[in-house]
Amino acid sequence: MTTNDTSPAWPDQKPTALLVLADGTVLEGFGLGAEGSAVGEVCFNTAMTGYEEILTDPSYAGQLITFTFPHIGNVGANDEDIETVNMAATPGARGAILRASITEPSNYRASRHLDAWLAARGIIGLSGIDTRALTALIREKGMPNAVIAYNKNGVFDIDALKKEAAAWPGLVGMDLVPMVTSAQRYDWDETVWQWGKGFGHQDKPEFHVVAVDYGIKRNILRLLANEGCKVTVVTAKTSAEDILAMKPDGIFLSNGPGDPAATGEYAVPVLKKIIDSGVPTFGICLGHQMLGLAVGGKTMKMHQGHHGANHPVMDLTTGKVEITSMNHGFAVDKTTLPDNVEQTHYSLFDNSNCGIALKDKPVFSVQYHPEASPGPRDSHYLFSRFAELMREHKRA
Ligand SMILES: NC(=O)CC[C@H](N)C(=O)O
Repeated sequence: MTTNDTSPAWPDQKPTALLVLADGTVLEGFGLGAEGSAVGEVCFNTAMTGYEEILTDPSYAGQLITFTFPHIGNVGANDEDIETVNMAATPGARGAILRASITEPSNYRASRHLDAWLAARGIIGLSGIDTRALTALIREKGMPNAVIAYNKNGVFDIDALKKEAAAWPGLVGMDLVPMVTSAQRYDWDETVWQWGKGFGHQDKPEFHVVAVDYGIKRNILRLLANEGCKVTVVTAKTSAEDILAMKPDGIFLSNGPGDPAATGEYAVPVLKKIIDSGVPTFGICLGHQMLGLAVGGKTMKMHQGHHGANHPVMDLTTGKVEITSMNHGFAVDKTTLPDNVEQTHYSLFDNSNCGIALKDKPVFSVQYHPEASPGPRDSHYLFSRFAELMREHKRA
């Protein structure tokens, strides 16, 4: 295998890694990163940049990511683009499935080869896969459960791997938030990265926001800090009473992994009280889905999900289209939303729900990732909308 090889496994090269699908299909390639095996749901991500942010987004816990962009790893990895806050927890994705093997990193910010970076984070990589065929399969049949396995000597018990893939129960009904939420409360004041300056700090906060951590990303916290927030991040199972006792100007509900309906079992009763309190509240992705459940709506599993950085969304409040970053395999079923909730955003790819707002409370949420990281910045305005709601609420 040469470093710029873009072909799937050659017949004369022994595969050192496998992807074994629950239906028994075995895809062979070359191992990268950590040796071992991991089980999860295979999804495809179409973003052309930002593999490090994608791989460290805690919302991907329980998933193996196929990158449709063929050259992953070319710009190496660094310590600044990690999105996971809780480093002690199992990081986001469990596996990375690539077309080409990784070239030597070529970027001034690179501090590590992606191969070594994956190994250090315990993520199993597999290159040499026909990712177009795998993506076509996902589009046709939906996201399969699978085991990714890497052994330097190419020794595998394929029957055992097939059994493990088939036995994994899948993401439906799975609450993965306890795996990724922070172990304790902490404060955040770091602002976004700027060219030549790095990260900054919010020294004169206008608002105090309590963020419920279901698997939060760093760039969400940074954008909140940029809007004038001092953020207190609390663990996923914090009670409404404890949150409201902090007298926050606003409450933020984060993204996160797994099935919203499963997490909703403990989150929904908390969110109902938060909604009733009248404190301005903003939710992203899993936070959006749980808000949907808390107002009486339902969530459903999607066929292939939305994972990428080019998803067009209509903002019905302005009539503008924004290009968004997305990562979700579940969605709020808009037909189940009650009359006091309006749909504010929808996907121009498949009309699925992408945003809601309560008509009688300062509460809103979006299904996509306005913080990007990676992706376009079209949706940063939502953080300003949240700040404006808090400003109005404070004035009143
Ligand atoms: N990014 C997220 O918060 C993902 C939410 C949820 N786990 C889903 O897959 O739909």
